[in-house]
Amino acid sequence: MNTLRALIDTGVPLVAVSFDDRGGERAAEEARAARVDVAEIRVDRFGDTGADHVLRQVAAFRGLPALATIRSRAEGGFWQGSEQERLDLFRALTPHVDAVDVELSSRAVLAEVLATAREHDVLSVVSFHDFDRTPPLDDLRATVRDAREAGADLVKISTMARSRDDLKRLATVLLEGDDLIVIGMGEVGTASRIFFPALGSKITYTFLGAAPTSGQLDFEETVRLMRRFHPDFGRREG
Ligand SMILES: O=C1C[C@@](O)(C(=O)O)C[C@@H](O)[C@@H]1O
Repeated sequence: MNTLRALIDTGVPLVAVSFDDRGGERAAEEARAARVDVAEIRVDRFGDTGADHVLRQVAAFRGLPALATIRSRAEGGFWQGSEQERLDLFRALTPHVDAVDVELSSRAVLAEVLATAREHDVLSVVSFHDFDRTPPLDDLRATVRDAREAGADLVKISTMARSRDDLKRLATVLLEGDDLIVIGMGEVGTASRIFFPALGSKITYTFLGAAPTSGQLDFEETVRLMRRFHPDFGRREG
């Protein structure tokens, strides 16, 4: 059984930490010592995206559930190669991770990435990001529907929250569905990183050391607040 799927099925929200390839074995060791729930491997942030190098980095995180992300530039990532190269990398990586994250907008590769994930019992996260704004509710609903129709195990919505109304729209989509990860980015969105898990959002993203993306709290503070506000999370930690 896929480790990450089993963890998600417990219903307790998980804390993910994102990594590039700068820390190598040392970062992986730190992640294991800190007992992070999920290591998000941001392959698009790697200095070297050759398959051998990428697989070595993934192997360093053995023992931790790994989520591989190769974020497109269209959705705020740093991937420089072609879509065919991205697909080839997803195919090489998928057998070695617990989950993959691919954008709904990556239509040229989406179906193949999801088929490869299914073939290897790997969880699929189909994501949508908007770094400028939070779209209207009906657009968010359509995104969730389209991602489900594409075959997502989990649908992730991460948008810039600039007002209470933005947060309310994000909370509304979250309450309407299951198997969602919903994040409000930016200063106004920070509260969502702790409180949306209470409404069912499956994973919250954080960082160890490296600079955060918009509005993230660091790992230690996230864990402290998760223990404070999510009794199950605290109990699971022993
Ligand atoms: O999409 C997400 C969410 C995120 O952008 C955040 O704001 O927490 C961090 C990314 O690493 C991850 O892939």
